[in-house]
Amino acid sequence: MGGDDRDGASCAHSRQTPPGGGQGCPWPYPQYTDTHGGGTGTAPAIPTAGRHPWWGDRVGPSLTHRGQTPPGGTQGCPWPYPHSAASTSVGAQPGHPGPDLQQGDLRRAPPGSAVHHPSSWFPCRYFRWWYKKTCIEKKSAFIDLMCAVPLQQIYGCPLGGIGGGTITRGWRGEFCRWQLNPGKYHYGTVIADQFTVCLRRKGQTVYQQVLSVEKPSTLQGWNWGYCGHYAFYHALYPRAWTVYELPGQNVVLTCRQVSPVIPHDYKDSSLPVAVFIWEVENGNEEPVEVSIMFSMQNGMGAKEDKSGGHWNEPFALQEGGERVAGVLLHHCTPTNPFTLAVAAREKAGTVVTHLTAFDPAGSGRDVWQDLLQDGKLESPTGESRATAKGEVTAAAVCATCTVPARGHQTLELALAWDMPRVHFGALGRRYTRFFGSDGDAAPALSRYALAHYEEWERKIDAWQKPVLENSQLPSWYKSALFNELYFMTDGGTVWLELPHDCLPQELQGPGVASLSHLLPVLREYGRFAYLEGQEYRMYNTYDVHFYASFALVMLWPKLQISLQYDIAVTVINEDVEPRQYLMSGQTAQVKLKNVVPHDIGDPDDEPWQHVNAYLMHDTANWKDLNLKFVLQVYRDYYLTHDAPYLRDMWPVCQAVMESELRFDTDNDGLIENGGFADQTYDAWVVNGASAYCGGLWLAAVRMMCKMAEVLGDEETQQKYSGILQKGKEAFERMLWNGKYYNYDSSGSDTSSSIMSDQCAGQWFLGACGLDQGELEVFPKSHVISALQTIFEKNVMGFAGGTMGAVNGMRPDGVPDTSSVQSSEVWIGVVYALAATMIQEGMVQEGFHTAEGCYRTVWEQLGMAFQTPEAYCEKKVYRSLAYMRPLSIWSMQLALESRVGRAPCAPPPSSSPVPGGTKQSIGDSPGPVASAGRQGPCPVPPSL
Ligand SMILES: C[C@H](CCC(=O)O)[C@H]1CC[C@H]2[C@@H]3[C@H](O)C[C@@H]4C[C@H](O[C@@H]5O[C@H](CO)[C@@H](O)[C@H](O)[C@H]5O)CC[C@]4(C)[C@H]3CC[C@]12C
Repeated sequence: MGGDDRDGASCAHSRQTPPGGGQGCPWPYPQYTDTHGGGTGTAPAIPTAGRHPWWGDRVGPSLTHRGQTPPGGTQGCPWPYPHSAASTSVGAQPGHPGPDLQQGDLRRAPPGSAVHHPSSWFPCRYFRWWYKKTCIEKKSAFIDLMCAVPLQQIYGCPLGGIGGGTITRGWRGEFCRWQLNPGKYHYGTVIADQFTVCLRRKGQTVYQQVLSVEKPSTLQGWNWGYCGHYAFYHALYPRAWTVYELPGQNVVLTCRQVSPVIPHDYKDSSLPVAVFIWEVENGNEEPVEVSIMFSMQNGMGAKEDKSGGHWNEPFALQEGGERVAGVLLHHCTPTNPFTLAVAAREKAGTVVTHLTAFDPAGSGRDVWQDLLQDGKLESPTGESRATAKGEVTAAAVCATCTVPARGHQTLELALAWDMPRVHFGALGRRYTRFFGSDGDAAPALSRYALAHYEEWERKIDAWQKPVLENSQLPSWYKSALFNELYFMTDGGTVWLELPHDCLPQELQGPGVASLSHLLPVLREYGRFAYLEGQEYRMYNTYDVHFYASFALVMLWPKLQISLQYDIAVTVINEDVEPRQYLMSGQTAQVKLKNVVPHDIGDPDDEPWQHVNAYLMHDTANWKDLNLKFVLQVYRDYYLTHDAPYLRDMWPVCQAVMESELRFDTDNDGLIENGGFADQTYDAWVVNGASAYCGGLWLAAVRMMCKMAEVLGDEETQQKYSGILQKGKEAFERMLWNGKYYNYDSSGSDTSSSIMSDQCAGQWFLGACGLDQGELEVFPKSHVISALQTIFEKNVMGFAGGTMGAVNGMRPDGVPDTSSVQSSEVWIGVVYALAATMIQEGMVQEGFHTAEGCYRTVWEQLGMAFQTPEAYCEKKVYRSLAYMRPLSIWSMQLALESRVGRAPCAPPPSSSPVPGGTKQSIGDSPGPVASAGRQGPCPVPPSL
């Protein structure tokens, strides 16, 4: 496998080659159906070069289409042009009718779902619950099956750091997905949020254009309808580039959008800011004066924008030799008020002007004329009046400079938002630790961002470069690896600061004293939560986080440790409130002691206080959650070497394993599933011993032995060694069929299905170096044979081998349709499977498997920056913008470990050393340096 693209339509391109190579529609949105951002009410108008009505250019020469010449693709182009960005022409046209996709798959009755099946009452129970929640309590449902988020194939890189809220821009530049209120999304393009360019020569305005292809019904005095074929978008999270040629002007603009998302950085990564660096290249023999105007509505386009009382004011801030100026937009809602700051850096040769307020619902003529007149804005002093009810307001900031003949200049603008407190808990956001929580931080945030973005970019470069420059890695993988990270910020993410005076009992609840480092960790690194998915509004859904956690532990390990402490607290606590579960109809308490919860709560409620927002099943009886805690504890320790963490987690691991032992009903050392969907595949019934949960169990037991050994707890080590021996034998006897592990041992019609996730336990063992020699839990030959079978059947035998691995396949090569989920492909599971293949030396197969998912989601379905949980072979997908695909980082870990493994000594043995001393807990348990983490990226062998 080489680093080249498989086809011309993929994402890699040289500086000189435009993405898509100029033929038809550039990658990656060739098949979209609805390209409109929503909120403006008009159909998308995507101009093509040939028929684009150039009504906008009042003063410039007529349009000459220069085809697909690389925008700004000149030598010496000052901005980094990523080789593996997700890229597209802003004017991309549908190549053919887009996929007629539908959300969910709920119309199909699962075979065998007889009237007597308890879950056949699910729709009634769900509807009753939904009605009460939404119509009586007037709240929103944590999963709204009545009202799915409509698919819009418009998204690009989100703005903002981790946990301070995000604003997603579309690939055509629109500001269109808003998550300022933590965990709650508002989808809608705000039409006033634009960049506008004004060019002046010899004191005359020669060109003024909104850099948007829209033609909205508001702000009609503005010059809309920029021809999208002159712009190219590239995204390589946390940065994105748009290159605009200005037709007839011989001027090229590149807007580089940078958000502070920096591995191992726990300060700047928390900032709710983004910087827009405008590189201007003047190809003319005479100087040109260039202005970039950044206009922004006060609000996010939601109904609150009209609630009245919002106001704007100009500001300037000078500090440390840096001066920034702009406008603050105070959004004064009763809950979660915030201030937006639109700002620009003032430096020698750059003039910053502003307009404090204008009506974004009007024609906008005044603003337009103001800029047109002299390329600057009027800059009135004083604050605006507060808006009346029903009124909206907006502001604009303009940066102007002169670019010499054949020269280059840079204009730097920023957007910051300051919502220090959130609607749950009494906690402030993480960034308030550095910028205060009085709600007046927006100027300082803007200044800081404009003063530090160069340093951020250096760090982002240093982190990404080893992967990007590894010629053995395919381009799609580079794009997938970094771009899937969008979910780290845009997963409804919240990162909170603990009050200084927080007492242990406030966090731990009654009777907990064992977590000695809980407070220090949470005080130092804060509290982190992200949603299961933008449509599945539960924080830190733990069975899914198991997959995604690789990204967190590799890039922000302290956040993973903090999250684990929060889970540990909930394990020890209980919530005795009874409630009815929607699938079974049975009533049980919300949270049992000594079990891992499904999630940490709903952002619309009191997360951390009220856990288990999920009320589909009583997850106290799920088989995977407890095991996933133990597996993550050791994996985290192996990767971070955090000994106090291991010590603190050890009693919690013991408690959850004790709980889990009740599921070994026949005392054969192996747990049994309960005949309902009692694990992450929550609509796929499993009965008796199973490959998935049984495999996770054995891996967790193995890790218990290892941890006991490291901690010198001989009694526990012996106990779990005994269980492991018995359990291994039972697992092989009950599930191994000579080629792979059967789905379950129930003997049902689908017991012999081939589950793509059957090696999940091995995946974690391999990631922690516990899969070798005498440490081996699953016989190597069996693991290889199972992976080969999955590759042959679930990958190559499904959709021609081009869509990843179907969750369940019958041995005769037909997908298992016994449940809705068995016939789905889960992208996050596929990346995990690919990582397992890589760990086992099946590198080609692993990359082929993962590539199918990437290309399906990012290229075929146009679901960039909203990777769903699942899709089916034809036309159906489920749960947009989902947590699990972050598991792609386990592929990276697998690659790094493969390289590390050969030359490196195996992790230090923890067997008693001569003289009787055990390995110290502080000893190095695993590899430290890695590209995903800190060191240089090693070249994976034999790709
Ligand atoms: C009740 C239906 C029929 C079941 C039967 O007769 O056996 C259920 C069939 C399909 C179900 C829905 C579907 O599976 C998607 C949703 C899953 C969601 O749970 C989260 O999703 C993850 C899996 O994708 C899981 O790992 C995570 O832990 C969960 O939080 C719950 C709602 C679903 C809409 C689900 C609802 C029941 C079915 C309609």
